[in-house]
Amino acid sequence: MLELVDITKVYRGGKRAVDGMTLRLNNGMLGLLGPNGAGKSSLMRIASTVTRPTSGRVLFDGTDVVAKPDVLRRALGYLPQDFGVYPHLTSREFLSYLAAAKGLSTRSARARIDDLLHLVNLTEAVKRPLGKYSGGMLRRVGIAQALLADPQVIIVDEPTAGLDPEERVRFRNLLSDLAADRVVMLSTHIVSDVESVASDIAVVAQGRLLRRGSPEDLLASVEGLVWEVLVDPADVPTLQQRHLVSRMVRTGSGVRVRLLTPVPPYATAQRGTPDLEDAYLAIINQVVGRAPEFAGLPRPEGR
Ligand SMILES: Nc1ncnc2c1ncn2[C@@H]1O[C@H](COP(=O)(O)OP(=O)(O)OP(=O)(O)O)[C@@H](O)[C@H]1O
Repeated sequence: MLELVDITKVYRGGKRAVDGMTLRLNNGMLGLLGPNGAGKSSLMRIASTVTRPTSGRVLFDGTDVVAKPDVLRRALGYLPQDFGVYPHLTSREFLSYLAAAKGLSTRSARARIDDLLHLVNLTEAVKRPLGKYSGGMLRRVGIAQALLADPQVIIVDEPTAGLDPEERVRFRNLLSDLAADRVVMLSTHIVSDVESVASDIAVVAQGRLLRRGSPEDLLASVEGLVWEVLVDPADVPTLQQRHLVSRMVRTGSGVRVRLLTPVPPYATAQRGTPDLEDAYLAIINQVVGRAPEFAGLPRPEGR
């Protein structure tokens, strides 16, 4: 089990990127969902022992890995957001180099690299230098390197950035398979990245954990709050000022606006069926209250 206990990270200059977050992870996938600047990368760097927290504890199977990072590093596959490669190496050369750095024997590394290149669908591109790979292909190399040592804990930071929709789906399915018997932590600001694969979602904003639960739990939190109204385009700015607008579609007869509000603004408003995007927006904008376990924490600024 990986435990992040009351983690705070204050950078030099005073930026409080993570503010007292506690997350306990067992096998399965946790989707860490939050807007840019929420502190996801900071938390993942701390969970990966790349950065030390200002305060708080990181425990892996009970061992304090801030004090003894190697205990986790041996079991960890980490894909950072800003993963870099050597452009002149081929994917096989690059992975061989990383395998050697991780202390894998040449023979076992060779077989493992072949399997991984197949798994991430790069077998046909192995002879090309990485400098000629697309963004999506490089992301897949990043995944392969994270899996080199058959890790028990996989931490991937915004892994679908730069992937096309088909690659996104393939990648989500791959992580979902891996999560069957491993701890997988995936960060993203894209709801659909976690919607279909994470049974456990932590919504974070401004360094704080706002809510954690299954997709069903998050959906239940906005039950009764989603309304749709058809309005004149001229009324849209007022609606946006008064309510949280989840989305808008221009139609021939006006603008269909989806709102997150306890009280519908017009008698003609119709109830909408909540989706996870609604729940996410309502939670980060605090239209819905925090779950009881998070009550008492200060509200994010701005609303
Ligand atoms: N090394 C650093 N020094 C100072 N401030 C930092 C540093 N790294 C991150 N920050 C700041 O901490 C806050 C949280 O950043 P972080 O990258 O952890 O968030 P994030 O949720 O991963 O967002 P993004 O997806 O944009 O990376 C931001 O305001 C960011 O500018």
